[in-house]
Amino acid sequence: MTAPTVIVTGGAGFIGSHSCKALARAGFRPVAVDNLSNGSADAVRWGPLERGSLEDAGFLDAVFRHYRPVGVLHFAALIEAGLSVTDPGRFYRNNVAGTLALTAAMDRAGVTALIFSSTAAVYGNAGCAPIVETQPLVPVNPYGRSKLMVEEILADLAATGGGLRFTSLRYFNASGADPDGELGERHDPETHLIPLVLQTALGQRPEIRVFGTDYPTADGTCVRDYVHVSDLASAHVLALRRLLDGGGNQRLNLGTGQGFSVREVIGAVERVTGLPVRCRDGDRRPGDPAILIADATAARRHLGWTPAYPDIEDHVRHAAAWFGRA
Ligand SMILES: NC(=O)c1ccc[n+]([C@@H]2O[C@H](COP(=O)([O-])OP(=O)(O)OC[C@H]3O[C@@H](n4cnc5c(N)ncnc54)[C@H](O)[C@@H]3O)[C@@H](O)[C@H]2O)c1
Ligand SMILES: O=c1ccn([C@@H]2O[C@H](COP(=O)(O)OP(=O)(O)O[C@H]3O[C@H](CO)[C@H](O)[C@H](O)[C@H]3O)[C@@H](O)[C@H]2O)c(=O)[nH]1
Repeated sequence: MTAPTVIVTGGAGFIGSHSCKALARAGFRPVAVDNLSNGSADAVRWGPLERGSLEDAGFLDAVFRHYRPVGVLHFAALIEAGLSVTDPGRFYRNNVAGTLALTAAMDRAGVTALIFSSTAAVYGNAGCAPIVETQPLVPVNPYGRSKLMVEEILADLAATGGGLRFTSLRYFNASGADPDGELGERHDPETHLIPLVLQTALGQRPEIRVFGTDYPTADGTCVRDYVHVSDLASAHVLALRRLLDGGGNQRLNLGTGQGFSVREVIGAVERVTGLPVRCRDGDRRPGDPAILIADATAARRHLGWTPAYPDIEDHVRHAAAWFGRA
């Protein structure tokens, strides 16, 4: 029997490439659809790469016609919150209009199962922790709003009864790297904390700036819930299987339920690498909530998902192995 094909938009990116590996291991054939605006062709190793943009309807139709997928994992998006403030039009075109083009192509091809990459950014400055899915959705930048808009659009499309079924997975802070060392994080420019701290420890950057030391947290720095990229990938396989088995529409948090401050992350990097990290205390970064920690009880219950790598030192170890070699 041939493996069922799954379209993975953004399959050349960080989380998408890890998810292609997880899909292949689970018996699916992943087809990465990526315009390589922020991805790497050599991260696509578990199936073909179809290079093109979501906005290109002819391209998408040809891909769906050729591969006849059973479902779609939709990672492709612009992801830098800061850039979304200075160029919101580009974010809405890419993330919202791009998704509408994708769902239209799915509709034309008769493909109904969609797993969407949402984010904790849909909660904005959440007043409490841990965050449950029913918390108010008040994103504070165009990036978060673009993701919330897509969540609402998917719910509206599904409500027509036209066939679309979706799971929106709200990831907290994706981190780590493939434990086998085959894949890792390669954003350019890199804005995420763990890779920046590691690159500092490894002498690839002069210092790490701590964005704010006066937050209402134990050590004054922001607290985040770091979820391992391979755990995100396995959640996607579980969510896809659930939809293919006839499961209903859902919006689920993905996080470990544990929070680590910026200083704790720096400490973990120093412990794991045995190298000192040069830090400089700086001002708050606009739009950063003090604390974001997930309540992922619903993902546990509905998907049977349990993070295999809850320990932040594993995230750092896997990412360090990747950056030591990348
Ligand atoms: N990294 C995180 O911490 C995090 C947290 C929450 C949510 N997310 C979401 O997860 C998804 C994946 O994030 P990532 O960190 O892997 O990002 P990434 O930039 O590594 O991957 C995104 C991929 O999508 C591609 N892409 C972008 N726009 C496209 C388009 N219009 N057509 C075709 N390809 C396009 C890029 O080339 C890139 O390879 C994104 O939707 C992001 O918003 C990420
Ligand atoms: O050089 C740096 C970089 C980051 N930070 C701090 O480290 C924490 C984590 O920052 P990241 O940039 O790594 O991640 P964010 O929490 O800003 O955002 C990530 O998680 C969000 C959801 O929680 C969104 O999905 C977003 O796309 C994704 O990048 C923040 O408090 C930030 O202020 C620093 O102190 N110095």
